[in-house]
Amino acid sequence: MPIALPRIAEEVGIVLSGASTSMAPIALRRDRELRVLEEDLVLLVDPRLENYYMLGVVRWITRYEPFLRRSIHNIYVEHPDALDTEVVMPFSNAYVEIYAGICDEGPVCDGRKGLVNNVYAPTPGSKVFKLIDAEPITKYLTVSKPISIGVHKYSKWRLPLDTEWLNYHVGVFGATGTGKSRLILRMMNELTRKGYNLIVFDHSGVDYTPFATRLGGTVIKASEIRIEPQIFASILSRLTGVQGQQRDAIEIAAMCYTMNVYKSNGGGERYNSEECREITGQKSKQQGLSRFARSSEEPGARDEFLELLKTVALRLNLRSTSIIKLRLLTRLSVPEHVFESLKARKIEPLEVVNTALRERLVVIDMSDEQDIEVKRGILASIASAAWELIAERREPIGLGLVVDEAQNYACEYCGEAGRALETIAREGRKWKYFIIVASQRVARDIRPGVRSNLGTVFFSKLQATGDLQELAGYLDLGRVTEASLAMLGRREFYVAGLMNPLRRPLLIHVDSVEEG
Ligand SMILES: Nc1ncnc2c1ncn2[C@@H]1O[C@H](COP(=O)(O)OP(=O)(O)OP(=O)(O)O)[C@@H](O)[C@H]1O
Repeated sequence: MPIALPRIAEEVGIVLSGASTSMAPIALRRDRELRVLEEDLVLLVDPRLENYYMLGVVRWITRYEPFLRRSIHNIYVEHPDALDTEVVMPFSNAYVEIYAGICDEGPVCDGRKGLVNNVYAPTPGSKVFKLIDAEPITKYLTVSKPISIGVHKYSKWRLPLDTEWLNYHVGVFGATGTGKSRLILRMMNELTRKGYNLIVFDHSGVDYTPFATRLGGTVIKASEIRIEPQIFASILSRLTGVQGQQRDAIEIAAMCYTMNVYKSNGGGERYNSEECREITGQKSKQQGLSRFARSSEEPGARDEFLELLKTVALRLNLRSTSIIKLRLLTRLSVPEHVFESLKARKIEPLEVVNTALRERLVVIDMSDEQDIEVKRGILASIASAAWELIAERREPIGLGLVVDEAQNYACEYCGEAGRALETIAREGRKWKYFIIVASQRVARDIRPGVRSNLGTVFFSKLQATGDLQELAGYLDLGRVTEASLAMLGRREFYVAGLMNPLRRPLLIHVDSVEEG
């Protein structure tokens, strides 16, 4: 049955000469030209293609006038009041970027129905209809487990997003205040309702934690989560910046120290290590290491570590002056609380993952964690615990890590966290293990291994020039330009990539997500 055009659209113009399968120049009707805006959704109806429509988006509206030409000076420039408005004959042309063909059981589609790649260039003279209510288009789409987070800005079409493609990861980019966090909150709500499990890393504790209860989520304080010993070791070597044997000493001491602290505060056998006993000696086992379990009121966790470091460094035959330097460096570059806080960490990363799988949503409040390296360590520990679970189960887990302020975690120099996110971005899809990252900038904030693996991107006004070109390197951004972005307001995002069934950027207005 043909689309009931008069009910859902209004005729606004015709296709001009020079149209191709992807782009059609159009002329707008004088009486409707002000009603047509860039980003409007339109249907092109070619009389030669029965029950076939071309769906597209209006771009580059240009106003013309035959007399007031750009290259010719005229007297009205000096005397604009003398210009008789009756004499002026403005008209408007535009382009329609054709996104898809809509088959409605017509002969050109062999009776099939649905959205197809458009292979026809519209015949000049074809009518152009602006969609006022694009909802009927939905029935031509094939979308599995659809979610929706907003409507097309002008036609109010509730664009269904295909969650099957979530496993190819999502990026949300926009300058500060554009509404990235609210967009993600809206998506979180939809995804958890569709059965996906999410762990959200709330960098500042204000963007997601206040909404967690409403979304049926559990909040866990980052300061209670254990950092994997090997990740803690990497944190210390990054903080001290040492290399070679000195780095070995720091890392061995850090791993053994962490394991002993965890063993004494309920971690159990998992943190028993023959190797640590060997390198630190029997004496340390009996006297030294047991001291690391002292209650958190007692000061001196760093001193305990420094003592252990000395023992390890001696075993590695470091010179006494090198050992002094190493200890001094550690004292000066690693704050006391980094060691002290280990004692309060009683929640295993695996427990966090299991809670998310059981309860759908866990928000990790990172605000009480002072050190960025430690925050990164927590993310990396949780990311690796999920891999452990995958290795054990050998089946998809349907888990997403949501990382806002991703410049702190997914950047080139973000250490273990950056590497962990990149591994998920590269290899997570077959295990339904995905990431949703948000940041103000693309190229500077997100390492290439992560950003080039984002299957779907929401983007608004961008902070850095060049980021649009960067995105265009991985995604089909059609003819969206920096000028298109400049017109966007708060809550307005283009959605491009795999989750968008049109696979071409469409401008959506994100649903309202209010506090309280
Ligand atoms: N979908 C929405 N519903 C209701 N209010 C919104 C929505 N999106 C944005 N806002 C308003 O805009 C403000 C900024 O939104 P948000 O914090 O999501 O922006 P952001 O892009 O994450 O900013 P930043 O990068 O600074 O964290 C919100 O405090 C809220 O008032």
